[in-house]
Amino acid sequence: MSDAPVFPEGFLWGAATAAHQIEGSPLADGAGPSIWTRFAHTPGMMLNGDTGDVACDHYNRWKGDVKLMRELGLQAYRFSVSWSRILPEGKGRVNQKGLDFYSRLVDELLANDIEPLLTLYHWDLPAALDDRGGWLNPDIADWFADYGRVLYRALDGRVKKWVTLNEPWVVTDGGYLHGALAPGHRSRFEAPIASHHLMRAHGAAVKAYREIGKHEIGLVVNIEPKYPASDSAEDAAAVRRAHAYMNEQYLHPALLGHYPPELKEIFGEAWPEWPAEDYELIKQPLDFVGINYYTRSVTKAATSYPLNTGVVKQPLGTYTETGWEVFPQGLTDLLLWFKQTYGDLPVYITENGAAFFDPPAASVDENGNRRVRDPLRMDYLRKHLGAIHDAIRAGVDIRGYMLWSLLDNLEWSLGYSKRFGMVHVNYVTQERTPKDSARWYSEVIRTHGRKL
Ligand SMILES: N#[N+]C[C@@H]1[C@@H](O)[C@H](O)[C@@H](O)[C@@H]2O[C@H]12
Repeated sequence: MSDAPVFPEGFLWGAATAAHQIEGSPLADGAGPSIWTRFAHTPGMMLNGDTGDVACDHYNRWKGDVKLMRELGLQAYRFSVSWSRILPEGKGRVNQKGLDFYSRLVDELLANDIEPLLTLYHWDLPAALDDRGGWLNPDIADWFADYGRVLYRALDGRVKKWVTLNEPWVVTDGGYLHGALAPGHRSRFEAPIASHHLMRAHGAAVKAYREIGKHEIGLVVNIEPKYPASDSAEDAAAVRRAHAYMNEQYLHPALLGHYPPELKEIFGEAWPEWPAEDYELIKQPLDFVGINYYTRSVTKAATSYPLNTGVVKQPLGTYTETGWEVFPQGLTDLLLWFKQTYGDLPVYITENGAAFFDPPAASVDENGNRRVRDPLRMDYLRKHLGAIHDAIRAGVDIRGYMLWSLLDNLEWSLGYSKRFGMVHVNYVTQERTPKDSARWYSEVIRTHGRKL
């Protein structure tokens, strides 16, 4: 019997992107600014002063990009909608041209047998709502649900897999606690409030979907296994704090209806007591959870704000351009933890990938086609698909894999310095060149994972 991996029938092979990272033209056709439009034009916030003003120019090149997805054999495409293209003021008036862009994109995907997975929120909050407090204003749950309703009514049926939020942990840790991401706040009092309001908004959007939609909706989280640096009690406690803060802070309320107790320990006086009805709103039944996996953390007790933990670099480890250790076993461990903790809810790997230095697309192959050799990325992807297969064999209900990312793109405040794409983008000419990893992934899809 072949020992080639066997992925479940119907396992969905795709790739992922996000609006602000690839579209460009942030203010075209009546769109309103987002917090990332503002953040990128605030001096000093973005590496090299990069902005999302052009990005991959996907707003104009979307048809060619769908053609490229078809050529690569993608079965699904996870993308996000820019809230302020749809509602330029964040609420109220609908910008039909913005809605038309996404409607055309969805139709083109379907015409090419590619299933759309739509993320409502991938970090680009309308600036007009930030002016009203943004994720610090409790009213945002209603604003977000109303935004979802506009899209549900316009696209549900053509879109059958919806995601409310992408990585709420990054939104709050980066945007409200440490300030490295938009809107650039640095407050241990704001972070828990933003977190909670994100989850209330998630619950309200799911509830709204159940009134309008007829298909599936879920939540996407970035989670990362924490391993103790030693067998000391201090490191074990540090792991407990880090795990609760990153891995349980959103999944617990969404799936279990309460926060892990460590959060009050971590935030102390800055941790509010929330009313019981909030937890009822947040804990709406989901059809799936999306897990974004990149790396692990070997964790120790340390003096840090606010976790008092530190990450121990592994001397024999392999690291990506973003300084993340390549550790595929962590994905298997994490998926087994998810099943053990939350049960048999279906899971999609909604992001997995790596930034490595890719040589410029200067070389050509024997047929004269431009070629980008990216062996490290291929090795990363192959090993992580193997780790997913191990989890599937151990009984985890994994329904699909969305490679991050389809295209090299704007890596938020790191600008264009990190390339995650399986397709190289020349940001001057906007030429797309499938890397070796894209060619390899096409074969993986064609053989349904048997040829890893
Ligand atoms: N960094 N990094 C790559 C990738 C980022 O580009 C995505 O927007 C996020 O959803 C998630 O953080 C992962």
